[in-house]
Amino acid sequence: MIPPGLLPEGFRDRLPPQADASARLVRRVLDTAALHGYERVSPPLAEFEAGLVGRLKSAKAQDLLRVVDPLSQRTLALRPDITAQVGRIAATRMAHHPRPVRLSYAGPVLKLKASQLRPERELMQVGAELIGLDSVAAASEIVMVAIEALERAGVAGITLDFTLPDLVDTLAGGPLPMDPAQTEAVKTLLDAKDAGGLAAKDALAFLPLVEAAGPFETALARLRAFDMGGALTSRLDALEQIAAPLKGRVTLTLDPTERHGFEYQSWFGFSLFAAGVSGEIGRGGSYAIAHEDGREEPAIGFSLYCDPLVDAGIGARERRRLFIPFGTDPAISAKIRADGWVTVAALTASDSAEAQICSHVLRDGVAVPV
Ligand SMILES: N[C@@H](Cc1c[nH]c[nH+]1)C(=O)O
Repeated sequence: MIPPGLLPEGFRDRLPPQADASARLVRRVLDTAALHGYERVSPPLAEFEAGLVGRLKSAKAQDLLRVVDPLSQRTLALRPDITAQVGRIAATRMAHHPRPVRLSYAGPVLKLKASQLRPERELMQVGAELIGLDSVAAASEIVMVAIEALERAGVAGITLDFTLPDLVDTLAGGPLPMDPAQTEAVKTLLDAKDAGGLAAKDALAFLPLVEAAGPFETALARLRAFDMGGALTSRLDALEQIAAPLKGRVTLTLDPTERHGFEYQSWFGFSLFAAGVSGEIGRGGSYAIAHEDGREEPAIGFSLYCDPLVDAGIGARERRRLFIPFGTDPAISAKIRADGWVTVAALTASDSAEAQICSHVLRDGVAVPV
């Protein structure tokens, strides 16, 4: 028998004050995106599996949590990522909308498996997508909105790690030709930063990519030196332009072969980290949305994950609660709430400020610290 109160592995309750902290973080991110013209969409928690897979070009069939819907007799999947749903909306109901379209979203997403770094399978995701463009200007805006949103949410010590998700494919299709099987093998070895493996696979030409990872300026210089045929020049120029306005504001790094978590992103990708917070707090990049007629539309966006931030104590607010003694005239507490106080009314004579975790008590019409 399952013990009462036990939740499935990877699921948890958020209690006060963390549930509020999470909501506050979501609100700040959405408000920041709104200031830049991003309007909210709210897709459902589950949809037809086929609709979730394959909307984003080159997205692999993800590990999805599935249920069979007794009504439609079809397999539904619980969304692992809202970006694909925003892509569906942009390609269908908002297909006629002039481009670029700016959309924001927030809600829980579910993963089939937890990662080693994050044991949770349900995460609060909040983000923004710009559909119709994946230019340097679009990338700069998306990166800026993500950073501004984190700053407004109270996140300090931000690190932005750039990556080039389709780097190996670009090189394999140009200066370092390889067949598809070897390309996949090299990607896996690069993911593991396995120099010995690269040597064994006769792919030592890719080793400089592993060594290039590090602080942005040095990494970029190393990549420019590596870029013999000029196959990467436009991408490296683009990274430099996107990074320029961020210097001094956030720590910039570049890991050209980082592909973990970048299943569908194309030429541009980035991960976000914050001082004192374990693991990634967000990710973003460029991608293509598949339309019904086979057309592919460029897009770019970011998603932030609130849970690691909440766990690190970000978004928490000082608990200021005013205890209203039993029998106080409700008009008095109404007035004091209008002044911005949180009031907690005693409903029995035996209730106390301590029991209600109040920071203040109302005495003779004034708030007195307990
Ligand atoms: N949704 C992606 C990040 C992303 C948003 N837009 C483009 N990429 C993720 O959570 O990994």
